[in-house]
Amino acid sequence: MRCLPLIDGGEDAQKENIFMPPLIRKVRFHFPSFPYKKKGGKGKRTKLGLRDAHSSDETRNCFHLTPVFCVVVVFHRASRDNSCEDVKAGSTTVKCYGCMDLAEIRHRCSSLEEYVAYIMLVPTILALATLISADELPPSCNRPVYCNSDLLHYVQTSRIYTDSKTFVDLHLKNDENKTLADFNELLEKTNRNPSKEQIKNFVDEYFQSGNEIEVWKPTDHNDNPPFLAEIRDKTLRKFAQDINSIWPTLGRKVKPIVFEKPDLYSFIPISNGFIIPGGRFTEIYYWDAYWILEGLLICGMEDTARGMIDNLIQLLKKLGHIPNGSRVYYAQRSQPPLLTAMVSLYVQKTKDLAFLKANIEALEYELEYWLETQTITFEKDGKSHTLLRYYAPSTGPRPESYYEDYTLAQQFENEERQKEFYVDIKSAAESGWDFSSRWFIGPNGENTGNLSTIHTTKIIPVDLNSIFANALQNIAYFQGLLHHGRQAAHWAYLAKQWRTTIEDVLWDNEDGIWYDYNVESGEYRKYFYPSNVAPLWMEAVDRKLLMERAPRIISYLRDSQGLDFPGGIPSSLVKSGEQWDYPNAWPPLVSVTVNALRALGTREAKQIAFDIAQKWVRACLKGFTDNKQMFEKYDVEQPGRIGGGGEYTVQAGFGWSNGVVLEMIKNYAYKMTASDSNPELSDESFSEIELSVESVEAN
Ligand SMILES: OC[C@H]1O[C@H](O[C@H]2O[C@H](CO)[C@@H](O)[C@H](O)[C@H]2O)[C@H](O)[C@@H](O)[C@@H]1O
Repeated sequence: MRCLPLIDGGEDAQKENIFMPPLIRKVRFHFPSFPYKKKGGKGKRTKLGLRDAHSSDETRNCFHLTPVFCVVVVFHRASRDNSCEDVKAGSTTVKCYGCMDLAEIRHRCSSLEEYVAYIMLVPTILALATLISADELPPSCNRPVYCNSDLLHYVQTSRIYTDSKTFVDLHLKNDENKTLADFNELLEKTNRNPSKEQIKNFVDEYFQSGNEIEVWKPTDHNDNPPFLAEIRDKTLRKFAQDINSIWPTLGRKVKPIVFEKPDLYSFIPISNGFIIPGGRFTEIYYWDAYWILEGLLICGMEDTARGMIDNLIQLLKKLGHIPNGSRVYYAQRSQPPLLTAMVSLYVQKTKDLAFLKANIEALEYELEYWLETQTITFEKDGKSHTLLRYYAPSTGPRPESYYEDYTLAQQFENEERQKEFYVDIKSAAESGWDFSSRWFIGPNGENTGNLSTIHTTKIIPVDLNSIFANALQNIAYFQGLLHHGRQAAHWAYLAKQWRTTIEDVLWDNEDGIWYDYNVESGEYRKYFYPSNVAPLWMEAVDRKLLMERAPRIISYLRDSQGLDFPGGIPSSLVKSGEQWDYPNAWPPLVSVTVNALRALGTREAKQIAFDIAQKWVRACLKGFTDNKQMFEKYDVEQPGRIGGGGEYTVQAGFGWSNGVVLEMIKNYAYKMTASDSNPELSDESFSEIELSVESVEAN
């Protein structure tokens, strides 16, 4: 359920506004330094140790409102992962209309009686809410077997599986309550000390693997998509064709049994076929979907692309936000909010305005979610600013990496610090960069620590805010396309505000680049990360500024040493052993760098972009030739060598790797080659295309 943000005019205006149709009622966000000091609650100032910053929970406009609204908010938080299912009140089931605010509920209720019946639930909610101590965070999901139980703890710490994700991907053979009760019996019988073998026997008896998804061949897959004909270099044409042929091996569909008995599964059912990343990642992943979608659209798989977006929107409607992936244990965190960017890619390619019209409210809804839950307001240069950060508050270790998080947390002296660590770990997972020195803050602010110094929630990330600025701008544009002038103006205003704040807070005029910002120390994080150029990639910078800044940005990149490696662009220059650090190069980050430079648009920037792209495609081709597989990450030190580090073994497949290679081959179809001495270059039929494209680029 979504709280109603404050509208100018205070509480009375707020009440009147309840009955406005949702498309007319539009959130007008204020970014005040609201002096609300709530005792306890997630993100409270003392807990995070922030001096001048306060979290969106404190600034959240709902707290200006009547207690009823506050209760609604608390209820929303307490059941964030399951708030959209129908609510049972005694013997009556009251329809909950997919995490909506009161205005939307009123709008959808068929009668005033139905609305009143719904609202009558509030006292029950109030009672529930008071039971939830302000200091308590929700569990990772509301399914104890998967997120919060002795069973989970004992199984995961017994290490009966080497990969912690294996257990939480199993499905139950029996009802969850019976499973938990029977496990408690085992605990009692064994004096709470069951042997590894007893635990293994229990899991074998009560759980099963598989049976939730099946291989799905996308109906729009074409072995020979037209774009292949544009590729000048024969080896690259063959490479692109091979990659296109991987899509069907990564296609999956949820089996009907999961829809019938969702309580037995950790998989959250989605109705369309989808492309998985690959390997151990057999779900749909939020940010992976962006680069997968790019690849699908290049291969002409528009129906599959639309199905992927629709699946994400189904998850959004079910949970109130898009989870990290389609598993219950990912429910309390999201990933970089690229949904509107995906819709933009899809609509540009297909001109499918009907799809846009049908989903525009959902897109707005997602942005409101981020605004309501992830903003942080802080002072910089005597001015108050509000931006987004990654923030995934819930209790305990990540269920899919329970052993890893739990073991690390034991080093902390007290429970408070452990709780904080778990939130920072999950917030890093929300960023997609799990894990990286990007989130480490050592005693002197440095990024050279390890996971025990992770403080994700204190860092304002350049990429997140650029993605968000772009999303705001996209929605404004979409609303314009749909002739909703008022909404378009509203989102355009916010977009402008976001871009200005990115300028004020994240642009470092001294170094001529954007940096993440540490809100606690009030300092830039002056380290090389490909995310530093994300404002260019996401077109979150005014064109005029770009031209002015281009030479400095290029100098920064050249001097950074980030461009100096034969196998791609490293995630960082810090060798931390974590997978989003040196020497790993991740396809999405290489794509961000290339597209940032393309957007910068000078001849020099475009040349560097091409060089990086060609180097990358050649590296992936080498890896593919050697291993007959594509991998999630590679090693910058040696082209095509598979990446490593982190907490699980490198995975093959691989959704975004395929998407990024296709994007690059397609963008440079006329001039990229598989090697410097490529005889295919003499292919006469392409000389005309090359000349015309080059002259367009030069201008
Ligand atoms: O199981 C550990 C972590 O695995 C995922 O993260 C990695 O794979 C994802 C899928 O390709 C990708 O989106 C993410 O950027 C990778 O770091 C998962 O997303 C994490 O939440 C999880 O803890």
